[in-house]
Amino acid sequence: MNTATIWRTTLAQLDTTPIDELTKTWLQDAHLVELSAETLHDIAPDAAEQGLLAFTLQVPNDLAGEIIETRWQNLLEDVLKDVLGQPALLIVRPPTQAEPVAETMPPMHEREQEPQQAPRPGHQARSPHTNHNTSNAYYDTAPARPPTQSEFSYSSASPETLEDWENEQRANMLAHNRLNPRYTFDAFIVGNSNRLAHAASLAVAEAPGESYNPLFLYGGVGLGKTHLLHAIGHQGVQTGLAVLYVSSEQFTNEIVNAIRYRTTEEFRAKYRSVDILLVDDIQFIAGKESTEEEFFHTFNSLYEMSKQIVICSDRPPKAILSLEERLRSRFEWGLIADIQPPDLETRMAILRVKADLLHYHVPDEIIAYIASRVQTNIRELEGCLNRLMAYQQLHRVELTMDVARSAISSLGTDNREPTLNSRQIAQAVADYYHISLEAMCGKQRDKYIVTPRQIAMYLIRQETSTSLLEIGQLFGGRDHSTVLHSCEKIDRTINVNQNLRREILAIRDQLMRE
Ligand SMILES: Nc1ncnc2c1ncn2[C@@H]1O[C@H](COP(=O)(O)OP(=O)(O)OP(=O)(O)O)[C@@H](O)[C@H]1O
Repeated sequence: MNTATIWRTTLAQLDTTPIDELTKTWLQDAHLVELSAETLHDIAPDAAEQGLLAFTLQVPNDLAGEIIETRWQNLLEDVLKDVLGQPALLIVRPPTQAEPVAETMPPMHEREQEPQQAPRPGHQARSPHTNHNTSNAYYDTAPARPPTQSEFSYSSASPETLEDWENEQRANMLAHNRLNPRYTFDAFIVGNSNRLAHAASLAVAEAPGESYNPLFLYGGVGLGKTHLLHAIGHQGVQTGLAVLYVSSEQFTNEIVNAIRYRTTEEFRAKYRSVDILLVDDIQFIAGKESTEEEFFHTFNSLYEMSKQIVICSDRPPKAILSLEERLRSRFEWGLIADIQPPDLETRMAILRVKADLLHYHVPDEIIAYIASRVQTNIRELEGCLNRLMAYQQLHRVELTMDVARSAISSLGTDNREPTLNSRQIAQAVADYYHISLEAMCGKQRDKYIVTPRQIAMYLIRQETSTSLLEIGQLFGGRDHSTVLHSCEKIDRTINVNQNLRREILAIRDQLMRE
């Protein structure tokens, strides 16, 4: 493998690591250069015995060098080790440091007595395998080379100090908080079934950390828990607070990665710097020891700083079996509010709002008809409306009660046996786009495969109760955040792209006929 391939493979593996986006961009622009055997021997005389491979990583600017060296070097060496199958030593080299000139220098062990230049502030010398202290002094003596074009373009867009970078991380967290723009308080219909949960969420959004902490919301599938969580988040963002929305699956993955790549410091720093932490589906952390442990400490730190924590679950804390007692009792410290299935009136109000948002005129009697057929799950209620719209548009008929009846009865309702499964949907999408199911569920990243794959994920999410994790598994072991991203992307795109909307309607229609 040449160094370009090694680096490309390494970058591909970084997708699942906790490295922040800006650093990833720097790494995309970095170049890996293998160190000559002589140079390596000078730096680490026993390298050959250890089977150590060594590289310099030329990074685009000094701050990138500082951050990558102090925060991510261990992780990069670990990933390189995975890629190469043998231990790797990485020397991070910003533009102000030049190529190693070991051949012209005395061996390291002879130079150890020489006075070394003081390291730059924040430049902690470290080394899992050898003495990096020496390597820094080593480069600092060498002349600087002029920056390349990409370094020039980077320096204007990049933060200049570590503090700038940390502020940027916080700003990034605000910008990429994954809040669904449709899930606001304004779009949430209040009825008897969710009044307490709504009021508590509003109170928390208006005075985070002050009224109910933690706020624990629970209720059945598709009843609006996530919607309320996001609504709190939106309000926090509007007042300039750092909001982090995370599913417990995502939290678990992050902690697993942090342990694996020895980046628990970064993990903690991230979670402890938020003003509002929103955690969805907490029931999934039960029984996962390290995750529970880390969540316990995160919880305590935020709580002590009076930062707001909001947690959702499909059941109350007491019913989450195998949850550690100390967590359960903490979840009960604040307010626990349940959400019940909506009554007929609320279901009708929800349908009316959703139809208006779609600019779809639905007569009241049809709204009442759908609301009476779908009684528990609001996601299903929305699905029914969407499918009715698809049916009507595809058949090009006027929306009458008879049409609604035949559309809904051909779809079935809450009481039916589930007729569609993930595989059927995936197959229908693959057939529609004339690609193979294997390719769509595989690793290929060509656009003609990626878009159908995202559509399939979106439809499975809409039409079945398959979890993000399960959908990810169906599509080649992708993680839940990739699935979520895909669903959100399609959700956004169909609002602006008529063609895509039509294609999805056609696939739905095909599925209904099956
Ligand atoms: N009261 C409501 N008003 C308007 N829309 C609602 C309401 N409750 C739920 N919805 C809508 O129903 C859909 C499902 O809601 P949401 O995803 O919040 O449910 P959930 O309780 O988190 O479900 P799950 O347990 O499956 O994650 C969303 O599109 C949401 O906007």
